[in-house]
This record gives sequence, structure tokens and C-alpha cells, in this order.
Amino acid sequence: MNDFQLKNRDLYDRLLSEYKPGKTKSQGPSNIDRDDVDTIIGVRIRPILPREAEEGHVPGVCSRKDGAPIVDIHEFRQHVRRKPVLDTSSYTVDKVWGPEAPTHSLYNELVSPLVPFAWNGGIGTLFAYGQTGSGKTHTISELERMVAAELFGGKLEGDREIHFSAFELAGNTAFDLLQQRTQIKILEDAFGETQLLGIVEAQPKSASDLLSLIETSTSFRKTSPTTSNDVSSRTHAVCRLRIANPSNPSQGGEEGILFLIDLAGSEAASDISSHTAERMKETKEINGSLSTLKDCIRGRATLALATQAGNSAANLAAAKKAHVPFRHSALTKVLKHVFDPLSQRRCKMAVVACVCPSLANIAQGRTTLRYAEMLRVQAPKLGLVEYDSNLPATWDNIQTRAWIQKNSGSPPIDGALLAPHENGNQLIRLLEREFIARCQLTPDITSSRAHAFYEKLWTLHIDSRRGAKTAPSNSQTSDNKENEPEEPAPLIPFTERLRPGMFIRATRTHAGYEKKILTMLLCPEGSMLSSVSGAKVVRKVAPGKLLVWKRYICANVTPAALKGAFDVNVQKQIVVPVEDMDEEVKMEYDAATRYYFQSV
Ligand SMILES: Nc1ncnc2c1ncn2[C@@H]1O[C@H](COP(=O)(O)OP(=O)(O)OP(=O)(O)O)[C@@H](O)[C@H]1O
Repeated sequence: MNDFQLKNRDLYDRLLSEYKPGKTKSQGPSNIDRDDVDTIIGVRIRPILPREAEEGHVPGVCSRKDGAPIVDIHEFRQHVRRKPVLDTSSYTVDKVWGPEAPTHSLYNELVSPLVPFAWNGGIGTLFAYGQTGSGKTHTISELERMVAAELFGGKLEGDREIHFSAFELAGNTAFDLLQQRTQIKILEDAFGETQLLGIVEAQPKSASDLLSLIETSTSFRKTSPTTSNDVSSRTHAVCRLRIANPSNPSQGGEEGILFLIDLAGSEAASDISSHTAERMKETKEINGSLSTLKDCIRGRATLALATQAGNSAANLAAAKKAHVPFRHSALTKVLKHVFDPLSQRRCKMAVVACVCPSLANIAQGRTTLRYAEMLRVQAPKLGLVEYDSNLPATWDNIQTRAWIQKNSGSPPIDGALLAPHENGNQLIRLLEREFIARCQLTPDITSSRAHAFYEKLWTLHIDSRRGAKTAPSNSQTSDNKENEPEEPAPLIPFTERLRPGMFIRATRTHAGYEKKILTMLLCPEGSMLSSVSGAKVVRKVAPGKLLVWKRYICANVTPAALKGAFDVNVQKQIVVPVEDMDEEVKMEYDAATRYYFQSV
């Protein structure tokens, strides 16, 4: 607390008691319906500590009395000519726990859903984020105790094997906390999986076993004093609980994972001014990895929204913008299963942003709350996506299973084995080999039947994409298909309709051989300052004459990993003369897979 705050404390207390929420405008996204989002962002405001109370600290970061998920930050501003005033800014998240809220309520509302989710084969991840001294380690260690009690409490269905490991990440280096901080390697294997080479796992048999392992690992964490905390954790600590269920083939042998992550505390610019070069480097690395984490959480949530809620234009636009740079930091690389857009795993995530309550710390609190707000992804405003039996994008898990059962012949493929948790869109995104393997979990299903069924689903999907384009969104698309007017045949030759974004099949001759290629037109050669080869192109057009482009810069289009899918490689450009172009090819972009498919 500074002199001004201490001297005007009575006035501040009065202004605070007179403050009426609602007068201030929330600076974040509105409190939207978050049911469709599998990432929950909460804020915990810790109490003022006895030491801080002795020093005269007063609260400047407050939760709302009516339980609204909004945090108010009060700034006490000095005026040259007028009396000091209270300047309040508000931040909206999904849940807020004030200083009086016990860790139990945070556990019940934020963490408890992750435990049965991981128990049943999903990946649950909890992050504690915030400035140094804001209560992350305190919160995570209490939550770990509750997780241990729930895992071994006997209330979860079935038997599982729990494997515990703990490590900390300092920059790009990882240390095993069960092996007295022995350095371990983070590697990506030939299958693209991240491996922690040399890490030790323990198999606790009871809650007390697990707690003593957690205690041992915590004792090896690296700490250094900061302005706000004498024992500040300067690394990210990851507690990983692998939950194996070898007896249940319906999960395809997949284990659940629960990550409990205590992130390194962020520090305010004023706090780092006196740092040594080594501490500055450490702070830079922490800030860099936290920034990557933010981009990954947002990117992943944007993609999940676009996939779950059908293929509306708003969703397609959101999916196109989403970027998940999980390879940019060791932390997000270790969490590849969670962040890789190609990962087939079901994931849920919870973030608890911890904040110090004191008026003296509002600058750091504001930074934390801005970060928390940024992690929330605004759901695009959509019309209700109605179920349509011919549109896999509209099926939930139950409808997906029913479709499988009804359309897979006799004996039918078991929907619960092929799509234990997936909706229609997620079923389409399954890799072909995974799809076939899951089909064959049903007795008597041969590989050729499984392949035929895979093709049937894809034919329906491609047909449905065409139908969705031509029919009004919420009418009975499939029933009216015969009555739809045929698209009129284009009267103008395609070479006279050439435009950027058009797909063209062309014949190129190289060393006497002819080769058919598929390309996407980018722009006429010469419409930019230089050609692909870098040579300057001069356009000569007689006055009054139309400029007719003879050659186009095109992007290479190549088959993708999925059957029938194509990828546009914008970075691989070629120049195609118009005389080499054979025909226009109608392609459609599919947001679920992020590939192009030939229109049927
Ligand atoms: N909810 C709470 N109730 C009581 N005391 C708390 C609470 N949260 C934190 N504290 C106390 O505040 C102090 C700082 O907490 P903690 O070490 O958890 O902060 P941190 O955010 O992990 O800091 P760092 O990032 O520097 O490691 C500790 O003394 C802790 O006991």
C-alpha cells in the first residue's frame, strides 16, 4: 500500500461500500451460454493474508455479492483538483470464488467433473494461473488432496490402475520430481507422440499413497524469492495421473489422463526491474510459454466450437481463424494430446486464475483477469442446428450410434463400440484405420464390410454437404431433394470465367511426358509486381482493349491423408498457361476435416 492509499483509507472504504455494480460496463465478452464449451475459466480471489492485514492492505479486487461470474477491480485515483475517486473495471469469466469460498466449492464446480471424465477414458486438464503469491500452489495442493480422495473413494464405477508421475518444466527443460529433479528429455517419436524419456511412474494403491507421492514431488520443486512470495515456484509443475482400464475393450484400450498443472507465477514489470540476467531470461521464458498456452487454449476452444455446433458460416469462419501453436513451447508440446487439432482424444479443460485481493496489487490482478478473459472463446451466435438424419454434422452421440446400428447391415456394427463418445462430426474425423479397427471390435465384422461402411458414411457426408448448400438450413432437406432445380449448365466457357479460388484440372508437359494436375487459381501472372520466378512483368495493353490474362499463378492441390480429401498448398506455386487448362473442378471446403472434397 502506498502513502496516498494509507492516508485516504477511510474515504476509500466509504467509496467501496457505496459502489453499486451495474454502473460499470463489463470489458469482456457477455455472459454467454457456456454449455457448449468444454473449457471453463474460473477466478479465485484469495483472502488478505495476516501479514498483509498487519501492513494495512485493503481489498481492491472483489467478487459480486449476487454470485455473478464477474470480478470488479477498484482503482483509487488521485485527482489534482478534485477528491480522489474510485475507478472500477469489471471482468467476466465463467465462475468466480471470492476470498471466503472454501476450496471445496471450487473443487465441486470446476474440478470434480474432470475426474469421472478421465476415469472413463477422457483427458482432463486443470491449470492454475496467476501472479506470483496469488495462491496457485495453495489451491492446486488442496485440489490434489480432493482428487486423491475421489479417485480412491470407491464411488467411481469399475476398477482402474492409477499411474502417477510429476515433472517440472523450466524453459524447454524437464525435470522428474519423483527422481529428485533428474533431467528428462521431451521427444517426439516416429508416430508424432510426445515422449518423456526417462520419467518414472509410481502406482499408488490408496489415497494416502498418492498423497505421499505428491508431497515428495512437491518438495523437489525449484523455488526462488519474489517481491510477493518468498518461496515462489519459478517453473511449471505438472502432476500426471494416467488412469488405465485394461479390462474395457470399448475404450479401445485408451487410458484416461488427468493433468493438474501449477503454472509458474507471472511477475509485474515493476517486480522484474531488479532481476539478474538469468532471472530475466527465466521470466521471459515463463511469459513466452504462458502466451503460447493462451493461444492454444483459445485455438482449441474455437476449433471445438466449430466442430460441435454444425457447419454454419459463422463456424466455418471461426475454424479458419483458429490456430493452435502447440509446438511453440515445451509445456504445450507435452500436452500434445490436448492441443493437437488432429488428436482424436476427448478433452475437457478447466483454468483457475488466482488473484491477490489487495488494492496494492491491482495492476497484476488486472493482467491476470485480462488473460482469463482472453481464454474464453465467444460462441458464435447460431440458429439452432436441427437434427437431420441425412446430415451427420447434426447428430449427437445417441443419434450417431442409432444411425450406425440401422445402416451397417446385418449383423449390425455395434454403435457403442464404433462411437462410444463421438458425435456425427467427430465420427467423420476419425482416421480411416481407426474407424476400421473400431468396426472390427464387433464380432463377425470383416475388413471389407468395415471399409464399405466407411464409404457409406462418407458418401452420405459429401451428399449432405451439397444438400446443405442448396436447401434452406432448417427445412427437411432430404425429402425435397428430387424437387430441387438442377443447377443451370454454365453457358460461358470456363476459360472465360477464370477467377481466384477456382479449381482447375490441367495437363502439363515435362520432358516429353504429359501429367494431369489439380490446381487452385490464385491470381493472373503479372497482376502482382513480379512473377513467381521473381522477374519483373510488364503489362502492355492497347488503349481501350480488355486485358486478357494468358497465364495464372496457381497453388498445388494434392491428395490428403483422408480418403477423397485434398489439401491446397498455397506455398507451392506454379504458373499454368490457360491453353493447358482442361476443365473446372467443383470442390467444397469441409470445416470438420479442414480439407477440400470434390463436389458430387
Ligand atoms: N485460499 C487461501 N487461503 C489462505 N491462504 C492462502 C490462500 N491462497 C494462498 N494462500 C497463502 O498465500 C501465500 C502464497 O500462496 P502460494 O504459494 O500458493 O502462491 P503461488 O501463486 O503459488 O505463488 P508462486 O507463483 O510465487 O509460487 C501462501 O502463504 C499461501 O498459504
